[in-house]
Amino acid sequence: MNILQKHKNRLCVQAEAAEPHQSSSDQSGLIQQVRSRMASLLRPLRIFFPARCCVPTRFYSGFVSRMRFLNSLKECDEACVAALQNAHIFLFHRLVPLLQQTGRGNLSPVFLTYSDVQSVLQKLGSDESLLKESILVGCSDQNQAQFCLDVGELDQAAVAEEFKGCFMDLRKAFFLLNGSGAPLVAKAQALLRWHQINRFCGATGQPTQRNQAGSQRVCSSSSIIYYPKMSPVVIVLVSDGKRCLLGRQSSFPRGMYSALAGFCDMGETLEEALCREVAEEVGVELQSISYSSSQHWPFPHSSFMLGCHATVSPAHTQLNVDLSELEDARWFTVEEISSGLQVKTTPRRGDPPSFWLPPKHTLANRLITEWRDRQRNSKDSMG
Ligand SMILES: NC(=O)C1=CN([C@@H]2O[C@H](COP(=O)(O)OP(=O)(O)OC[C@H]3O[C@@H](n4cnc5c(N)ncnc54)[C@H](OP(=O)(O)O)[C@@H]3O)[C@@H](O)[C@H]2O)C=CC1
Ligand SMILES: [Mg+2]
Repeated sequence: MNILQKHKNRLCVQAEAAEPHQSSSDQSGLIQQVRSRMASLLRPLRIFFPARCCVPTRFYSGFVSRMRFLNSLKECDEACVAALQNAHIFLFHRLVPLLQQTGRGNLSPVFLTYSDVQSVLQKLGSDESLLKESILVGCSDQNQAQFCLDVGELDQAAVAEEFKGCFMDLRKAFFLLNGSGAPLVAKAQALLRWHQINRFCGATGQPTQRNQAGSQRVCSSSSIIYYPKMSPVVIVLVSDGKRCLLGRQSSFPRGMYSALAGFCDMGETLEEALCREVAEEVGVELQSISYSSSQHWPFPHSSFMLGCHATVSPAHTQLNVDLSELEDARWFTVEEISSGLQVKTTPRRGDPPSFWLPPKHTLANRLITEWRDRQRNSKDSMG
C-alpha cells in the first residue's frame, strides 16, 4: 500500500470514527471538509494535492512536512504533475547545467517557473510535453518543489540566451557553485544520467518506464523495479598522532594531495573497505577507525562517500606505496597542512609547484580541516 493510500485510508477511518452514525453522503461531506481544511493549511507551503490524491492528516515541523511532501510526490504521479506546475525548474543540456553568476562571484542554478520554461519551449519550436520529462530533485527551505529537466534536443546557445545564463561543465563549475547549489546540481545531474543509461531492462532487454517523479523505472515486461544507484566509496584521513597521511594520483592537478579513497567491494563493511584500501595503497595497517561524515560525489559517476578518521601505531608508519595506484603518498605535519589549507585557488600553469589540498565542497577537505582543528585544540590544551 503506498503512502497516499495509507493517508487516504486513515482520513476515511478518522472521518468514520468521528461520525459513525452519519450516512455515507454525510461522511463524504465530512471528508470534503477535512480535505479543504487540509488544503487551506497546506496552501502557505505551496503544496497542491489533486482531488484524487489524499492529503496527510497530521502536521509536522517544516522539515518533516517537506520530507513527507517529497515522498508523496514519489508515490503519486498526479500529485507530482500538480507540484511541477508550481515548482522551480532548473535546466541541463546533455547533462551540462545552466548556471548564473550570483552577487558574491559564485555560481547558482537558474531557477525557472513552469510557465518560463513552457514559453521558451514553444518559442524554440519544442512542445510542452518535454516538461513532463522533468525529474523531482528536492524541496527548498521555502517549501518549493525543485525539478530538473534536460533540454538536450534544443539549441544550447538559444536556451542560454533566453534565460540569461550559461551552460558550464559541472567539473569546472562545481567548486564555484554556492553551498546549497553544489549538492543540488550534482544530485540532478546524477539522476538525469541514471535515467539516460537505464532506458532498458538488464534482464529482458525491454524498455523501462519511469514514474513521474523519476525516482524509479519499471520494466514493461518483467515488472522489475530499478532505483537510482550510487557506488559506495570510503575515504579516510590516517594519522599517527602527530602527522596525517595524504596521497596523490597522477591524474590529480599538480601539487594537490588528498585523503586516501577507494571503491567498496561487494560484501565489505565500511571498516573492511577502509582497512583494505589503506593496506593496498600504502601498505600500512589501521589501528582504530572513527566515522566523520558522508557526501554524494558526482565524479566520475554517482558515488556515496563515507568519510572516516583512522590511526596507525606510531611504530608502524613506514609506507610502501603501490605506484600503480598512487604517484606519491607522504606524512604531513600540522604546520604543512595549515599552510596547504590557506591555498584557496587552484595554482595556474607556470606557477611554482606548491602543496595544496582539495577545495571546499569535498569530504577530503572536511576531514583534513577536522584533523587540523583537533591537533590545534590538543596542542592548546597541553599548554
Ligand atoms: N570528494 C572527495 O573529497 C574525494 C573524492 N574522491 C573520489 O573517490 C572515488 C574513489 O577514489 P579512487 O582513489 O579513484 O578509487 P580506487 O582507489 O578504488 O581506484 C579507482 C579504481 O577502482 C576501480 N573500481 C572499482 N569499483 C569501481 C566503481 N564502482 N566505479 C569506478 N571504478 C571502480 C577502477 O579500476 P579499473 O579502472 O582498473 O577498473 C578504478 O580505476 C573517485 O571517484 C574520486 O573522485 C577521491 C578523493 C577525494
Ligand atoms: Mg584510491
